[in-house]
Amino acid sequence: MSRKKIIAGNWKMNMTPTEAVELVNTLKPLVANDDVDVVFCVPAIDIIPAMEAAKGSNINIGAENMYYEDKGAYTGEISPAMLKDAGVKYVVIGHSERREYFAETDETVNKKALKAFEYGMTPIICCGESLTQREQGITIDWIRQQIKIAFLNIPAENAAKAVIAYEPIWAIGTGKVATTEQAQEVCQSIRSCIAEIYDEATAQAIRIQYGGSVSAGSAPELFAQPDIDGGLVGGASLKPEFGDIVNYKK
Ligand SMILES: O=C[C@H](O)COP(=O)(O)O
Repeated sequence: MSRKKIIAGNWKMNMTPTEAVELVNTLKPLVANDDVDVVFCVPAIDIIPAMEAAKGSNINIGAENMYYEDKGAYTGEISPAMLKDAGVKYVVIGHSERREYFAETDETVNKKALKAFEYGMTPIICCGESLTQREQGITIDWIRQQIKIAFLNIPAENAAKAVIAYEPIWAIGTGKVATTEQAQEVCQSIRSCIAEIYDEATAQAIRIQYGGSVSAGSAPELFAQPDIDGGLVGGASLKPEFGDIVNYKK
């Protein structure tokens, strides 16, 4: 089955609203490629100006996080309804930085993923092992557990539309990209896990990204792997290099 690639930038805590507009305007012509779904996941305050700046282009503006309740006394949080009303279609859930610095767990990831689907948005569900876990030889077990909990109570028709981002924590922002074999091995095991939870059709439909120091140099080989359907890109998504990553085939 051929799946459309999805290449998403995760801006993290970078870019003021003014800078966001400038960056979207700079990248707009560089990321034009209708063969790929292009998503810029931006800080909440940048969503509306970035959306305006991206009008008429192939860029989808996404969010980096959201809360799992509909509304209420949760000072500082962003609700799914707020994102939906702003026109957001993709939301990153459970990035390792959210897990490390903001106490997110597999359970909150599951709650957020369920909520994203309830509001018609596509979650980009992150998973990944630490260097210690890789050295202990428990990478696949760890990732399978993260996936099984993230997808609890999510029906197959929604799971098929989800995006999973495999991001080894040791490869994030370190310049140490996983080898193509390491990335493919884990992405393949994620697809097998989805097949076990659901069925082969769901496993073949779901899109799995690799993330962790993706660059214009590493993208072509990574994205040519049978179970890697694109990337979640941090640092390089803030630069014109992102255009080369999106156009990795040219
Ligand atoms: O969400 C993106 C990842 O954390 C990867 O970041 P990076 O490309 O800067 O390593």
